[in-house]
Amino acid sequence: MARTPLMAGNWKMNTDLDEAVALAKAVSAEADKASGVDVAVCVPSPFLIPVKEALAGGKVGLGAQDCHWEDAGAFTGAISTSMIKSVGSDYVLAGHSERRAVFGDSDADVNKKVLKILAGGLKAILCIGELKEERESGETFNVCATQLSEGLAGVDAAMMKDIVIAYEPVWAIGTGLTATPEVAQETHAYIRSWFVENYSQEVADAVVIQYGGSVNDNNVDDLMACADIDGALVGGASLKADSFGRIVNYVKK
Ligand SMILES: O=C[C@H](O)COP(=O)(O)O
Repeated sequence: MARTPLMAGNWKMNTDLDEAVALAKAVSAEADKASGVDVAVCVPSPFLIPVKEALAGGKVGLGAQDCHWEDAGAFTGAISTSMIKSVGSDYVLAGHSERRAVFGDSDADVNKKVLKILAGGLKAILCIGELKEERESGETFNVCATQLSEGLAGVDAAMMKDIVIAYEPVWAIGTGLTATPEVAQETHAYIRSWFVENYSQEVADAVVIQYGGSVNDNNVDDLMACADIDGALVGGASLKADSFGRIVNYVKK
């Protein structure tokens, strides 16, 4: 089944207002040159509205980097899915490894966020991936299976159309240590097989599974040549319009 790849930039806690608007405009221009690929940027919360305005008329989707699972209330610093939706966003990241490691997001927390994102009419990009020591001890598939089963609890097959999976080996994030295409493909194939077992062949064939971890303009073509890699979640290289533009306009092999 043909899946449309998703190239998503995760700007993390970077850019100021002027930089965010300029980068969004540049990404939009790059995306206009691309075909057969979806593009999105997940931006710092204060810049959701100006970036939305900068993207107007183009085809780049807008995403937030996190959300709370409650609608409203005494949760200082948090933002709700209704807020995110109300400013015209399409996506929300859930379970990014930095949220898990720095802010203590558990799989149960991630699951509550995923369910809230879907209930709010948004698409969830569920991030999963193993630590270096977990890979070294042969736990990669088990870690991914646990993060999938717990993160997707209560998500039925019909809801899967609004889920994107981002496989990001934690040891490859921001380190320059990209997984080789072979290593990435092996885990992506495992993840797709997990969906066959736990959902259906139809769901497995349709689900977009991005790779993330030091994706750049030099390695994107080889990664995208892998059968089960359906795009990328890009950190550092998404902050440079020329690099992210090259990623969006990857060369199909
Ligand atoms: O969300 C993006 C990932 O954390 C990858 O970041 P990176 O491309 O800087 O390694």
